[in-house]
Amino acid sequence: MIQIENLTKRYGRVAAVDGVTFSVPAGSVTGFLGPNGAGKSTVMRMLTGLTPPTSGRATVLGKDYRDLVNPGSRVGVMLDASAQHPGRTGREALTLAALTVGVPRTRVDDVLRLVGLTDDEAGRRVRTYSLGMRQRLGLAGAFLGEPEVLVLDEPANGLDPQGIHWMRTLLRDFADRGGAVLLSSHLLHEVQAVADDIVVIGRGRIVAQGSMAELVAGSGSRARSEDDGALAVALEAAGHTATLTPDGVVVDVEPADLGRVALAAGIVVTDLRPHGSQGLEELFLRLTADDSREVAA
Ligand SMILES: Nc1ncnc2c1ncn2[C@@H]1O[C@H](COP(=O)(O)OP(=O)(O)OP(=O)(O)O)[C@@H](O)[C@H]1O
Repeated sequence: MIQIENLTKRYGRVAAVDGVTFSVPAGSVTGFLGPNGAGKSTVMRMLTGLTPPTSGRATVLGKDYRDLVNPGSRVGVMLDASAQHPGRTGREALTLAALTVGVPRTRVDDVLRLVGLTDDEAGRRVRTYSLGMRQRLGLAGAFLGEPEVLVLDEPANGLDPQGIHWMRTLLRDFADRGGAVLLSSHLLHEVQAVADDIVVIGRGRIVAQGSMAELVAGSGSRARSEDDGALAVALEAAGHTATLTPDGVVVDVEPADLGRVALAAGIVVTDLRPHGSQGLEELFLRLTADDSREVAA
């Protein structure tokens, strides 16, 4: 659904984006991560035809974004939520967009409901909106044309915790129905919760890409149970190396395998989780350590 091939953007002598290649297939959410200034927005701007690449190509649904017929009905884009006209009401902004994209006006009410903006809020001028309300309006605009692809730059920025949870469900549901989502975010826990794949860039170059499961996978599990001693014995008897710790039994197999052994032994497990897995945050900090502004500090 999205193909980025050897994409490069130079500003003078600086390569803001340098030979970036990745794709986003149907039915998946790809988290696009990188420190400030890494080049995420520049890639998204090139993908949506707002900035011409110096070299390489970015296509959506097999075409350059600019060559799509009525792109608003196929690709939902939110790059800068503050880019709305401040003097218009939220409803006016969406109604104009509905006319441009060619969807019925009733769609405006549908998307307002979808993003949780009330009638009263929709009737207010955008200049009076909070950051989170602008973000919701931007998302409403992205969903307006019932697109197949979503390109969202920092969509969770400014959303309250309920809003973040809601957005995660919305994007997951969109992808599960066959859509493709490219999502940049600095909220790593959110990305970890929703993304199937991740692409990490630092100083314009890709430093890691792959499935979330592969990149943050763990090799073992930890469990607490009503009888940790008996659980350790059962795991050893099943041929695994189990260690009894104050935090439970640690073993070098996947949680599901540990659960099966406990089930077979009739031991009630009260807590079961991956052990030794690096979280996305740890991975991100390690991969982008050289690019971090905090290194000197
Ligand atoms: N129009 C421009 N002219 C010159 N340099 C630019 C321009 N647009 C972006 N850059 C530079 O390109 C680099 C990448 O910027 P970009 O906005 O893509 O980063 P980002 O990963 O989206 O960062 P953030 O997380 O802070 O949003 C930065 O060094 C930025 O200063």
